[in-house]
Amino acid sequence: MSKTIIAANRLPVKIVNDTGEFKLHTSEGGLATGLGSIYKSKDNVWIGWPGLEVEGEEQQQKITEELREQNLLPVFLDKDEITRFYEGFSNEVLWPVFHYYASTYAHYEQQNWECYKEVNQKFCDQILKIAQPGDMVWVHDYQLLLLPKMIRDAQRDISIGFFLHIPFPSHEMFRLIPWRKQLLEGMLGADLIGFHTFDDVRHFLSSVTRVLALQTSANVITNNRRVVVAESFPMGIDDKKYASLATDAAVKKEVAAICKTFNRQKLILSIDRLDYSKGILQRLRAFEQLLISHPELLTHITFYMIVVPSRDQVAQYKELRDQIDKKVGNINARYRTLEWSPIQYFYRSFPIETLSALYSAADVCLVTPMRDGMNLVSKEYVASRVNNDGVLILSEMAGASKELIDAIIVNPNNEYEVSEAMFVALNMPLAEQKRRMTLMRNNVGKFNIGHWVKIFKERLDEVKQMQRSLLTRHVQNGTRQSIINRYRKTEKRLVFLDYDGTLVDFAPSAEEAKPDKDLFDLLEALSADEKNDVVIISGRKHENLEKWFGHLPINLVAEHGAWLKHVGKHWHKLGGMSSTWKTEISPILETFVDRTPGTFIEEKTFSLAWHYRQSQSGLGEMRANELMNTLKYLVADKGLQLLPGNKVVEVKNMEINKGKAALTFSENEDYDLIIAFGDDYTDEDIFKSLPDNAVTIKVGSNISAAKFYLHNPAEVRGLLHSFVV
Ligand SMILES: O=P(O)(O)OC[C@H]1O[C@H](O[C@H]2O[C@H](CO)[C@@H](O)[C@H](O)[C@H]2O)[C@H](O)[C@@H](O)[C@@H]1O
Ligand SMILES: O=c1ccn([C@@H]2O[C@H](COP(=O)(O)OP(=O)(O)O)[C@@H](O)[C@H]2O)c(=O)[nH]1
Ligand SMILES: [Mg+2]
Repeated sequence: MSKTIIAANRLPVKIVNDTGEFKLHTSEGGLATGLGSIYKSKDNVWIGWPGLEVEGEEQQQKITEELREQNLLPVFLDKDEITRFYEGFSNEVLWPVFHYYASTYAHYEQQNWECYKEVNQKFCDQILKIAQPGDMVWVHDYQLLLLPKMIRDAQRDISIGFFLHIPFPSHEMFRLIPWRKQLLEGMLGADLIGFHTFDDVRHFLSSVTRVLALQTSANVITNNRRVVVAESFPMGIDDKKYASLATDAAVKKEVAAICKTFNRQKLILSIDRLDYSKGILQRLRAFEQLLISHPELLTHITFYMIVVPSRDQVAQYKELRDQIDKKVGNINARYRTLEWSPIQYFYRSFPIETLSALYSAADVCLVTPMRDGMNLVSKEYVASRVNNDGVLILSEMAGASKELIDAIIVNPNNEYEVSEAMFVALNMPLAEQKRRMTLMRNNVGKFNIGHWVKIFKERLDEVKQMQRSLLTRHVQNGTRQSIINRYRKTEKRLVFLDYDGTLVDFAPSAEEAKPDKDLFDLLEALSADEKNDVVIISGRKHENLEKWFGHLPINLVAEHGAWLKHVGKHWHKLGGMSSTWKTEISPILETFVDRTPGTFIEEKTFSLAWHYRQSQSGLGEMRANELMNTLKYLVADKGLQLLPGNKVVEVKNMEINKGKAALTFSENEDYDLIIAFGDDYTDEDIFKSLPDNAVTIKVGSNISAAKFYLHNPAEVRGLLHSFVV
């Protein structure tokens, strides 16, 4: 029976030291609720730090036993680990860099990095004690970025999912970290890597291609021959819990008390952990601006601000707390009256019932982080508004702003804009409030925490299936031997060989990717066997193929089928092809060359190819898409087609493709074995044109119509060599 292991820095319970005695408190956190249905059932386990230092083996043993009953397994951290792993590296490198505060708050210390590795290893050791083949491990968040690879290296058949709860920054930020490579490699140990937003996915993919120079195709990364998928899964909340709390009798009583205290004043609410990423000071300034711009609001509104203590051992957090205290004091001192204070400020946490009462009582919820992975408070406010009224002001830097598009979206750096948003919110007509809130409630209801867990797990299963199918289709051991046996038993064979990416690796320029002695020997041996008809079928120019292979008894197909040369005969080109269109298409391609350094046009008899292998990473792909969009309609009118290849976009006549060319060989004779190798999009036409019993082999890991896979040209040559020994 397979099980699920959840690994997160913290356990879903808090241990508190009650004058020497340790007590367990259940956590109300969103993650704990969402994953509750998983870790509490069967043999499943949640592994994490219990949240405080527990000294002495006896005491640790006692706590471990108590936690075991709740399917929890603790990883104990000592003082030094708390300082270096948790505070020093997680919260003084990863947190600031990932929230775009690298230059202000990041401290890169080698010793802290060493400790980060050690603690990730500690988590790994605990997991390996209990993980069995077939199990799933779901790793959470930035404290455990190295863990997926550590588990992977143990080489057990385990599905590994990873989810990052904070933003993934732009490559320009991420690359500042001295240990950036190891961090990415750590994450890539997972099979599925989840983020809150599509922007996070984009940033991650861009770091993967730039820092590690790995190949990606859309959101699929090929890492050490294993495919890894990166995708966005916006995390939701337990919306029903907040809706039902809002109608709970005790909560309603609290709401009534709050309303009575504040009389007929309008209430603006904000709730955050103490953190510089939350924009608390900027928000206070925006609130002050509101009082300056709209003095008529004095005594008619209250800003109810809850700040929950957090990371108070980290110096920057202590400093921030002092600054907030001071700013609140200043504003209150300046504007208060005998009966009224503009800000009610609380530096502590509250039970969920009180939070719910505040969500219900607040006319406006003000969520203005400078950066936030998601921000659950905004969703909790929406879920609590069972009457569909109330206004949410939401920072565009919060992940939630990608979903809650009917909030008043603000740039938190623009304090004037935020203050005006408050004014608009306080005066918003009820009908408009309801229109917006209904739409947001639909979203929060559909994409709730249960949905999040479900789709992440489903997607991880799909990725595993995809990997298995690639693995079982990879030509090795049994498959390899049966292909070789079939080859040996057959008398009349047709062998199609694509050239670039199949027989030779890609090189910066077409001239450099030339055949070597090993390849010539191989082709000579293959074509010397009279049972074989060998065809090199390429997108290259015929002059090029002639120069390299003209002397061999091999059939040659150039320009994807526009030119053919049968053994012992001359080259001939397909009839009825026009190339007059080139005069119109060429200037368009030229503009792309002018705008994109490192790109060039290759002219062939019946086609034009725009190459971008040597352009800046990412820019070439972007321009290629742009080029295809530009030419889309034009080529259709002219009977042309667009062929996206490996770092190349080619424009050619519609009638030409490698599949048609392949048919002219395969149809003519009665072959008892047809075998074809190809790596590119253009080779798919060959695979599709061949009869069912043909052996078709794709080089690489992209989706293909071929039956089998090989990783690279070296493996292709290896198989061909074993045919001719
Ligand atoms: O059909 P193929 O034999 O695979 O040829 C496809 C194209 O190959 C050449 O371009 C590619 O290989 C170059 C050398 O490694 C590389 O620099 C370029 O980026 C690749 O796209 C050739 O220049 C094209 O004409 C062929 O269509
Ligand atoms: O006194 C409090 C105030 C807030 N919260 C919860 O803390 C979470 C904060 O999550 P969010 O995503 O908004 O910010 P984060 O702290 O994860 O950066 C929310 O679920 C709040 O309900 C809490 O448990 N007690
Ligand atoms: Mg190729």
